Amino acid sequence: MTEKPETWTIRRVLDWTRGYLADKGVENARLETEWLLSAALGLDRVGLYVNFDKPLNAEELSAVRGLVARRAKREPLQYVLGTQEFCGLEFVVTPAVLIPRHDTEVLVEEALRRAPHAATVLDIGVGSGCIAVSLAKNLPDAQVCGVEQSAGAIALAQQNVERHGVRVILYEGSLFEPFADQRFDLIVSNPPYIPTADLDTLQPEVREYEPRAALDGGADGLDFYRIIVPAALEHLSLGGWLMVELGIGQAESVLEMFEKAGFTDCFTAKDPNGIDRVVGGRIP
Ligand SMILES: C[S@@+](CC[C@H](N)C(=O)[O-])C[C@H]1O[C@@H](n2cnc3c(N)ncnc32)[C@H](O)[C@@H]1O
Repeated sequence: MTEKPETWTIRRVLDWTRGYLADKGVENARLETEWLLSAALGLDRVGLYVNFDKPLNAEELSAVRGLVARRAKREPLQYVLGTQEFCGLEFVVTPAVLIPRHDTEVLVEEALRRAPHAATVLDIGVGSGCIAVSLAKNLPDAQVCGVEQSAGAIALAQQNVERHGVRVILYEGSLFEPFADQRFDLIVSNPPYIPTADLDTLQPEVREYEPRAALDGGADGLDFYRIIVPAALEHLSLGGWLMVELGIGQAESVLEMFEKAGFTDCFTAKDPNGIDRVVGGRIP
């Protein structure tokens, strides 16, 4: 009698994958397993549950294996799935760009709250385009520009601009370099702000997959603020706002830079975890 080959049902694949990813150090292995299987099989999560006992064919198993193998190497889930939600919009992401973080939504919220009539907006370090696109969606009459030094990021940001049907003009270049005589009502930036020595201590998903140029903020993490804060004075309209995202423990130093440069109405704003995440100020 020949033995029947083992059948891989959805339930069995879920159980096995959850254990495998947990062994590889993936947090939330259960939830992530469900997302990976959903993506590989083209089902939503309810679809997985109602098909628990369905056996997978060779093609389906191979699709699941491909995604699970990538995640097991600690490639971020968002790169494996190809998208990340930000401000209620879905952004395409690849290793060319930093994965948009929900903490960055505070920067968008503060910008829209404090500068709701901004007609000209600049996003420095546009990455996936998540900030620029979210602002353009909410300020449909504004002219929104984004600058980015990575050609790969610019190409992806352009894809996200088109995906969301907004008008954002993208410039490849460094910081204010493409904007010699231009002034804006609102300048925002989520610059790289991790101190160089901390980069090697980050979790593998960040350390090994996200672009270093999106993370490295120099010895104390503050290099970009030292350039952007004083330079913004030459690129803001009267009454214009500069708002920047920052890392844990950086608010005091960055606020001091704003005050020293002569900004008024300076403020800090916290993320949902109570961490000072944004500093801003305006030209008197
Ligand atoms: C922390 S990421 C932010 C990306 C995106 N804005 C977001 O919030 O998800 C910083 C971005 O700044 C870009 N960048 C680094 N140095 C730059 C420079 N000198 N000029 C323009 N962009 C720069 C990086 O390539 C990266 O895309």
